[in-house]
Amino acid sequence: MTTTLPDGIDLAAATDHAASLLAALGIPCNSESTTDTPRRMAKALAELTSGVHLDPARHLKVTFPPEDERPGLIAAVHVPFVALCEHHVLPFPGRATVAYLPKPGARIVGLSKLARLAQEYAARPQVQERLGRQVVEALDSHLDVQGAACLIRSQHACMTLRGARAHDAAMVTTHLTGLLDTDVARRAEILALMPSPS
Ligand SMILES: Nc1nc2c(ncn2[C@@H]2O[C@H](COP(=O)(O)OP(=O)(O)OP(=O)(O)O)[C@@H](O)[C@H]2O)c(=O)[nH]1
Ligand SMILES: [Zn+2]
Repeated sequence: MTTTLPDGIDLAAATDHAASLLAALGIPCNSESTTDTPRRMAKALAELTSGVHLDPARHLKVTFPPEDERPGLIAAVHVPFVALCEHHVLPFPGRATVAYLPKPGARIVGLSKLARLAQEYAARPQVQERLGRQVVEALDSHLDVQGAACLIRSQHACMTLRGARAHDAAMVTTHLTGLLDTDVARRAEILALMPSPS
């Protein structure tokens, strides 16, 4: 399957560097099935970091009038994402809850945009804390909200598959703003939506 890579990516140079990295690690790439491995590796990394070249908040530009004057909490729960840990360049796949509480009468966005927002911020070299913060900052600054939230549960390969080898350990982070942070009932409502272990 062909993948369109963003402008500004030099796949040929990335392929050469991937070949050098594998060679320096003593990993041969001279069999029929591995000769193309450096190019595949470069392409896969480019795909997993494609969000570097995008502005995820653009997904919040198309808005609709609400059905109800006070729609209450709107949330996309269990949104799957894959990010690359910026320390080790290893994946941390996970699930996110992306939510906002519109002001009365405020315009809202399509549900899929909440998923796209999180997935595109994830498609960068990341740390989980920054990912959650970027999502809530985008919601806060582009929508008319009383509060925003991003709850993330993720398993970091750098901690589960190597290093500490804490196999089933997960990282859980919460980013809450406005009433979702300060109002006791709203806070309980949103925290109940933390993604559960898959
Ligand atoms: N807070 C936070 N830490 C992360 C995240 N991703 C990776 N890390 C941690 O970043 C740290 C990097 O620490 P270093 O000591 O430089 O790396 P290291 O020698 O490979 O450490 P070990 O993983 O303990 O073997 C590790 O503790 C990782 O678990 C993240 O999203 N958030
Ligand atoms: Zn890491």
